[in-house]
Formats: sequence, structure tokens, C-alpha cells
Amino acid sequence: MTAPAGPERADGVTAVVVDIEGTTSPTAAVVGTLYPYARARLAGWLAGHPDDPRTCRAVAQVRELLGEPAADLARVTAALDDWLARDVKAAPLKTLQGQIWAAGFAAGELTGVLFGDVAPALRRWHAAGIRLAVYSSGSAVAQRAWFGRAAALDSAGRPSPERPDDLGPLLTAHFDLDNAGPKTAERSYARIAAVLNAQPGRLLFLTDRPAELDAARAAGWRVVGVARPGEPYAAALAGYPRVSSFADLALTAA
Ligand SMILES: CSCCC(=O)C(=O)COP(=O)(O)O
Ligand SMILES: [Mg+2]
Repeated sequence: MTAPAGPERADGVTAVVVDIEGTTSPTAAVVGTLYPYARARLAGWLAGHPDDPRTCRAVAQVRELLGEPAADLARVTAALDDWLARDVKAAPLKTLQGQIWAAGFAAGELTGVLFGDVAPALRRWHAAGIRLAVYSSGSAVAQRAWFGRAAALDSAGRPSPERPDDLGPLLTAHFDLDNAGPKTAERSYARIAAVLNAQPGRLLFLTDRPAELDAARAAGWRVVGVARPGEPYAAALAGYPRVSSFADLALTAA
């Protein structure tokens, strides 16, 4: 029989680094809302931002990943559409999605969604003197927009978009595929520890995916899996220290 999740305790923590999809936020809010929003606007974004440096760099990265330096915009768009459909966590796709979403957030068309226990826990840990950061496949630009206008789910699982919170001031750093590297690579966590100027053993990573927990642990980090009922990886976390809610995680600062 599988042991129940949590509670978990960690003392002497310098910083908590949180994943987004499946951890702070429902997978459905990302895959069911953000992805279609980006898919519908991708071709228009590429055509409409021919001189934007971030867009140009992402297009160049797509050509590089394809091994097709002369790929035209139609070919680039088709590749991005294919990656989006298969949820390939490719850095240029995440960059472009992030730009499109950030515009959607700025226009008031999108709202971040957080499980109800997330904002209270982040506030508690922050007040206790623990630094907070995000490490997601979603770009840093998307992360800032998401946490800058975030609606908590109520007990019935409904977001309250009329009262979105700005949690940005709680977060000291945003890590993504571009500035840290793949989430399943040990070296990415070593890089983040260096940027945070923290000992790996004082860093705690919270995520829903076993392969990410393994990579962080290999880099010397402390890890706790977040096994939220109904999320795709919840059952796969059975062998890890884990909680089903941030409310079940007691932390003290270093
Ligand atoms: C608002 S960030 C969008 C999240 C995203 O695009 C994604 O791929 C989520 O992956 P995560 O690493 O947070 O599980
Ligand atoms: Mg995740």
C-alpha cells in the first residue's frame, strides 16, 4: 500500500523554488487555457514582430533545432505548432508562448490560476525570511505575468478572477529553460544555486514531476514532490517525500 502524502518539514531553508504546472497551478489552466491562446496567435505574432529581438532569437533557435538554417516563417510556424501540440518543452516555443501570454495578461484577457493553498504558504514562508523563486518550463516573462495577476481557486475549484493577486513582490528570481536549462538536468540546479548564491543543501525544490525531483536531488538540493489529486504525475510520486498541498509543508529559514 502507498503511504499517504505529507505532512513534510524542512528546517534551515534559504530559498524555496517552485514549479508552476501541477505544483502551484492546475495543469488544466496551462494546457487547457494558455496553450490554445498561444496556438491561435502564434502565426500572427511571428508575422507581426519581425524586428523584435526576442522573437528573432527564438526564430533563429527554431531553425537551429530543426537543422534548417533557411527555413521560412511558414516552416518555422509549422514546427512550433507541432511542438505545441505535443507539449515539447523547447526553449524557443516557451519564449514565444511567454511573449504572447504576457500580451494577453496585459490586455486583461488572461489570469494566472493558483491552488488555494499557494498564496498563503508563499506569504508565510516569505514572512519567515525564506527567499522564493520560480523554476518552470514557462518563460520568465510568462512567470512574471502569471504571478502578477493570479487568481486563487476556491474550495469548489473555481478561480476568483475578479480579485487577482500580485504575488510578484514575493518572488526574488525567475528561472526558465533559457536562463537555467532543462529541468531534468542536474547542471540546471547547480546553475540556479550559483545565481541564488546559496548552498544546494539549503535549497528546497517543489515540483510535480519525478524526473525533476531526481535532477534537483542529484545536485544536492532538498526536494518535496507535490502530489495534487487529479494531476497527471501524482501517483508517480509515491516513492518521494511529498505533500498534496503547500499547507502540509512546514518550513523554517536558515
Ligand atoms: C505561466 S507559465 C506556463 C507554464 C508552461 O508553459 C509550462 O510548460 C509549465 O511547465 P512547468 O515546468 O511549470 O511544469
Ligand atoms: Mg510541473
